[in-house]
Amino acid sequence: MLLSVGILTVLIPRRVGHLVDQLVQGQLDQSVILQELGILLLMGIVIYFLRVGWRMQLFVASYQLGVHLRTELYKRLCLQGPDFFQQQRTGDLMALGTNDADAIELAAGEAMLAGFDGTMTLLMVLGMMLLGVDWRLTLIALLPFPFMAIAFKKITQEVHDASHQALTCFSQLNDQVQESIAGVRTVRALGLEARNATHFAALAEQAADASLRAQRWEAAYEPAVGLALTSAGFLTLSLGGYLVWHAQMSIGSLTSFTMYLGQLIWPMFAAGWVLSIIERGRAAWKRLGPILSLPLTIEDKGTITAAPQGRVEFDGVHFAYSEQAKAALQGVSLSLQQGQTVGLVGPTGAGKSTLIRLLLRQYTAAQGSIRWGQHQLDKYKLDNLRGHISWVAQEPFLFSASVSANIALGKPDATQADIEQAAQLASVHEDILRFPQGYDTPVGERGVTLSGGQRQRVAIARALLTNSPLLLLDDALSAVDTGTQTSILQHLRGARVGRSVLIVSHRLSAVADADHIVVLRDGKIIEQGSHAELVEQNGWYASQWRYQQLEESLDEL
Ligand SMILES: Nc1ncnc2c1ncn2[C@@H]1O[C@H](COP(=O)(O)OP(=O)(O)OP(=O)(O)O)[C@@H](O)[C@H]1O
Repeated sequence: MLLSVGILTVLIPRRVGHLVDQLVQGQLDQSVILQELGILLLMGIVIYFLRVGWRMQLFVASYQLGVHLRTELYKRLCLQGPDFFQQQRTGDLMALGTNDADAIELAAGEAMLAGFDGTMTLLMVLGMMLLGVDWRLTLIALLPFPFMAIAFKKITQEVHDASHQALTCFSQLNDQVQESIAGVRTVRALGLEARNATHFAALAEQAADASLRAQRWEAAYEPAVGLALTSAGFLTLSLGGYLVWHAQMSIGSLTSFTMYLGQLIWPMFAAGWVLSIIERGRAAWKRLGPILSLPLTIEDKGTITAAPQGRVEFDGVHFAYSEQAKAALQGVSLSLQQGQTVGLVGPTGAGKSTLIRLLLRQYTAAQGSIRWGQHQLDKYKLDNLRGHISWVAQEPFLFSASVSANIALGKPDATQADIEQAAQLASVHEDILRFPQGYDTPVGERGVTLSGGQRQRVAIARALLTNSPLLLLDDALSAVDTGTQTSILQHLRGARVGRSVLIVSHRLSAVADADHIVVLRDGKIIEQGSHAELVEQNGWYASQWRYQQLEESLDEL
């Protein structure tokens, strides 16, 4: 289609030139003129339809590219581990999927379209001018264009830099909005609205300045093209007039030539526009490309798809979050027999959550091994491993859906009876029945309409519903009162058939009934044994136990 458009476009001036020459020589009668005009009109109509058809094809492809890029980015983000998200900002990642992907899509659609069209027209028109009309006139007419090319080079570089800056500023703006909205309660509580608004205004100003700078440079394309074309027109008419005057060229040829020069207007203007869109696209790709090719923080090289079962064993595990950071775990060895409940306690920052993160393979231990049954953790396929662990985080995340949907997240085919049974085990059933729409009540974004304790219990119900062989509770009962905690733990004991449970808790009463208790401090195990043994040892556990018992009895007064 592109080729046909190009050929038809350059044929028109040539036909018109012949027509003019025959007219000047008085060789045409009215019927031939009408026939020629009909042919020209037909050529124009064919060009129109070919252009439309070609546009449609290219736009479909560019939209497909946009979908592909967004999907790839989304998939990549889903596979990356916490390390990745610690280094990236949410607003920035969101901007990549919206603004940057749009810029690339535009470069692949509009810019490709106009770029191919313009280049093809330019080459064909130049070929016709050189070979079909007059090479001397062509060379003279082309004299201003090298200057235009030099101007284009400078403008293009500036547009690229300004576009990159504009995209980065937009990302920062996005990030500020995202963070302010997520933390709106804190912002309000601390009376930071005015300060945040000023900061936002400054960022918005910066983004506008960068966009404006890109626009200003883009605007410079037009005068450069205009100047080159006007100069070319002046040179053509001067030399062409001279040649016609000296009978070295026909009026028809000069007419064709000036029509060809007119046909250069579109490719020249398109060049400026295309270059600016391509530079925006390139700047966006420079930001998005590296994120798509960044290696996954956790490689999924495991092949075992059979359900993991048996004892979970940590052996001499060392781990630090970074080379500079102090080790969060130092030579930790512990084992969790199948069906056993192990309590993990210790002061804040001792490494309890880190141990759970290693078990979930969010991070990999630097030294030592972690096995589940016969195999090291990394031998299991990642989704198989995680699919067999139920984890309730310190701060559970609820999605903006109904209570039912949140509980059934890990088991979408669960029946209402299953959901309610899990909610009863998590001691949240009664609370849910009091909600305006019961189990169908929407919980709001991140579960904002629920209390901290209700959120935790919904998350526990979600974990219990999947019936995984390993349950990890990472301080998951911290926001419920001691009475509710006791009843949840009792339900857990009743419902536990062959399921291993690891309970991390600051409240020692949550682990007092565990089969084994491990005390971590500064990444090392300092005490372990049953509750009675630890109380007997009179170490950290015993003193904490006495302190918490005293606190509870004071609370009851
Ligand atoms: N993502 C992280 N990046 C860097 N350091 C971290 C990260 N998460 C935790 N740490 C550090 O690792 C150490 C152990 O943290 P961890 O969260 O495992 O402690 P914890 O025993 O679970 O504490 P808490 O009882 O307060 O939840 C701490 O010194 C903490 O500052």
